[in-house]
Amino acid sequence: MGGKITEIDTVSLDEANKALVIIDQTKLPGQIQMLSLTKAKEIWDAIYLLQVRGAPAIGVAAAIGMYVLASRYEVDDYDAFYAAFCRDKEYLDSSRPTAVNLSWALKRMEGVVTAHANEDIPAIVDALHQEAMVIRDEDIAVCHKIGEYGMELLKPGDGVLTHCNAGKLATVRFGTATAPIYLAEENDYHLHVFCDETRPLLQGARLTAFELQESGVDTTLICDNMSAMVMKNGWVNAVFVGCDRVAANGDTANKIGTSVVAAVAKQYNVPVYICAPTSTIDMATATGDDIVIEERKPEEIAEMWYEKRMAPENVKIFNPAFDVTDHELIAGIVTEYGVARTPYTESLKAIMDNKQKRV
Ligand SMILES: CSC[C@@H](O)[C@@H](O)C(=O)COP(=O)(O)O
Repeated sequence: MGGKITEIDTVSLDEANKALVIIDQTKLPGQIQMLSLTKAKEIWDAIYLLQVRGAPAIGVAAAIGMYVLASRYEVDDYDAFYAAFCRDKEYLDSSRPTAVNLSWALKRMEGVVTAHANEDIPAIVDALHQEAMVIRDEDIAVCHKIGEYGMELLKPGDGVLTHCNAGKLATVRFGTATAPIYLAEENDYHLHVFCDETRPLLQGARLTAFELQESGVDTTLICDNMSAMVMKNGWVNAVFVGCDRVAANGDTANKIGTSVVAAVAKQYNVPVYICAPTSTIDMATATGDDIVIEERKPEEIAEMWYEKRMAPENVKIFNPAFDVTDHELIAGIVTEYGVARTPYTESLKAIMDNKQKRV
């Protein structure tokens, strides 16, 4: 399939065929290929293999995926429906541990099933369809709001550095860390964005540089070990990154290497902003020490990108997919309800309490 990535939703529902549709992100930037998924194993694999990735996109994919699966259950009674639902929910939840949006979306979908327990199966399936679409639409609206609050932290002509991909490919449409950039560009800010390539899976090079360049943003790709140099040169006014889970004290898990960027940014007095939909804030996790960090296959480091192995056979390899940035290194957490500032224990609680009141 051709076309522009910025014109296609990263995650969507094919209503006619009741299928979860995603852009296969492992094929980017070379090929824009859509996948149509209807089976639990296909959806699990798509999340695990990063065909769909980025915390918010994973959440939306899981919500639509659960509707797609539930619409195919061949059962007549509620107990059998609920048992099948719980089995698939647990299965999808096991695909990736760090991004809280996965379990958040799955819990929301389960809440719909239990709330409609007295209704017939088609009515429950309808309610699941509705909730999945609400979760998708919320993602679009929330990212736009993050863009509005984030843009206020930028000035025309600023240099911005980002790590991994918290762009439109990590959400349905605008991205989190890229939403302020896209909005600023609409307002003629003429920013300059540095994208860390983001080893080992190169989300910064393959995805962020691709989508920003396609959108006409002035973009420069750098290797991960170059961020200190561009900051020391004074080319970066702010770091904007996404997140996979924010603990109650503001400690933030994001793609491996984010904490290195934050430590370097402190050295050069560059503010680090975490763009976080409230669906990524986990008040049940007290600090970053309590966040489970996904460890992935050694082959991603040793074998993924060249025909031949890039490391000695049998060398020990450590491949954590995320790291935790200490809240002390974070200048602000940009949510759809405004920017939380230190002390985060108080500001995040106020934002989450306020959200609860609005529901
Ligand atoms: C808005 S997406 C935020 C994060 O999910 C993103 O920065 C990131 O770390 C993604 O990691 P990935 O392993 O590619 O899913």
